[in-house]
Amino acid sequence: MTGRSTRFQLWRFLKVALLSALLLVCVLLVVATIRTLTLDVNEGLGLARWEEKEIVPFGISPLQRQQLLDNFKAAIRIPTVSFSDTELNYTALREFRDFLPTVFPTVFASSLVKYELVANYSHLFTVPGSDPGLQPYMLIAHLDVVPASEGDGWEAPPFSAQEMGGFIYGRGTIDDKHSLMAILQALEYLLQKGYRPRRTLYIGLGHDEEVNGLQGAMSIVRKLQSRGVKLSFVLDEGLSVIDGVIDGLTEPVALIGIGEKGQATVKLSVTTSPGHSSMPLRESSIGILAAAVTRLEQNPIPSMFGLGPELATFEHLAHKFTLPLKFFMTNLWLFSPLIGRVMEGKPDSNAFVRTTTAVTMFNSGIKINVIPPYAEAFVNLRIHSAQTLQEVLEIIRDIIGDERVKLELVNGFDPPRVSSYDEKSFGFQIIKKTVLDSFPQVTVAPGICVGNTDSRHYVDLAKDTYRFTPTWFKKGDLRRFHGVNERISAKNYEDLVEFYFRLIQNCDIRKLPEPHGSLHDL
Ligand SMILES: CCCCCCCC/C=C\CCCCCCCC(=O)NCC(=O)O
Ligand SMILES: [Zn+2]
Ligand SMILES: [Zn+2]
Repeated sequence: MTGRSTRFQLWRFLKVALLSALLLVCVLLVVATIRTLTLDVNEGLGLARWEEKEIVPFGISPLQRQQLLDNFKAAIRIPTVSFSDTELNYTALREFRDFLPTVFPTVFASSLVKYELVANYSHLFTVPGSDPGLQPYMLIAHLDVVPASEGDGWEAPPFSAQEMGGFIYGRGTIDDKHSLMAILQALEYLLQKGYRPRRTLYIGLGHDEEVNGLQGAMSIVRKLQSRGVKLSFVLDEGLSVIDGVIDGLTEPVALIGIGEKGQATVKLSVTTSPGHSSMPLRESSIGILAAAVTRLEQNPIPSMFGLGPELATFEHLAHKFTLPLKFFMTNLWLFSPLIGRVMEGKPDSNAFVRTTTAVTMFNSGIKINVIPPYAEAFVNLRIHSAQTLQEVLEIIRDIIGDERVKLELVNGFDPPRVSSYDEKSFGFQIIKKTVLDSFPQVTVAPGICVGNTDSRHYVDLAKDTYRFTPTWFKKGDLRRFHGVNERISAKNYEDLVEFYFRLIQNCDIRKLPEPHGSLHDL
């Protein structure tokens, strides 16, 4: 073959390859554009025919409205702080125990409600349904809070429940006394109005969630297990309504947590020989450990975006994004690597993409002129749903890559099982319906809770566990979680009471409507 004909063949091959690539890009773009115009996974049960059921209207008087807020503020003023699993404010926990019957007299006096004190400070309520054939469900919340001190920059003292500009300020207003008080307030009103549930309802209020729920939630779970209770679903705190928080989403969305991340706390330590600071070795325990910690910070655990349920969040929200984001979000099959990279850019969204690594404590040194014989650091990791605790431990061992650094697992657990969110999923659809009954303007989507909740202790007791309160967050509000100026608007708290008032009634629907078929996929 001559050089000229080889060049000709090569040129022909390049032309065919180029044209094929161009054709492929055109086809991908056409498919992507059609999907952008048609995909809406949120249709479906909204269009279906729900079982006819009489609903007791919420209707409360101005006096009751005032009382509901007063009850909530009184709860915030009791400083039920958990400092560590051995250091809880027991005086406040006792005060809270005595306080509940004073504000919910009907709940505590009702012959319908069985009340039990669990592990001294946690509370379990059983409201038997009139139809024992319906599988029970459970609402849970916690009454302990993380520490707060006014000196950190609070605009009002953290245990004052001061109302300013329509907001009630205080530790526990969004985590988690709002849902605890709203659940009981809703039950109080329903009982006052003579409502008797069809489906058995359990309410569990833990006293040590902020330090892992080992006494409160776990004791409640053991009690129910010993009675052979099997739940349809559990609803706990977790995700919420976010409005203007995600770039490109102009409408509010309600994210219902279908799972949560796993967690590991790892202690790193380095031991060297002590000595006089005038004759130092080339490396100290502090230096070795600091280098290890720096390596962990500079080498984040690889992104797992698209391998866990976070993909479902965007599939449900895609059609609500403004262009051009809508185009990318509707076509995650093509653009998920790109979206993943963008999400890594901000701490709030990075938490959804990967197992996060936070160095939270570092201790070393004895005296200014003594070579430190020992240095230790604690690393708190929140594990992505598609990874396991064991995998994460191996990854960080590799990243540190220094045998002088000892790794010890202080505690940890795998990400709990992800709950169902399809059209046959009773809990998810009832929560979704109640959200839409209460806030018709929101879009509902499943999501992963980046923090941990008591609900993970319930996974063997319940078919599904969900994490959601209808707390309304605007841009910047997420920082108030465990942060300064935690607050909720008085209106939002009233909405919460009404939400649980509706939810308890919606749970009495016997069965879901037939699926309508929501996925208009191509
Ligand atoms: C795709 C980006 C979306 C960002 C939207 C995030 C919406 C998040 C709403 C609430 C998140 C906060 C969850 C916190 C639950 C806290 C429970 C807790 O404190 N547990 C203790 C612990 O985890 O240590
Ligand atoms: Zn909480
Ligand atoms: Zn918390």
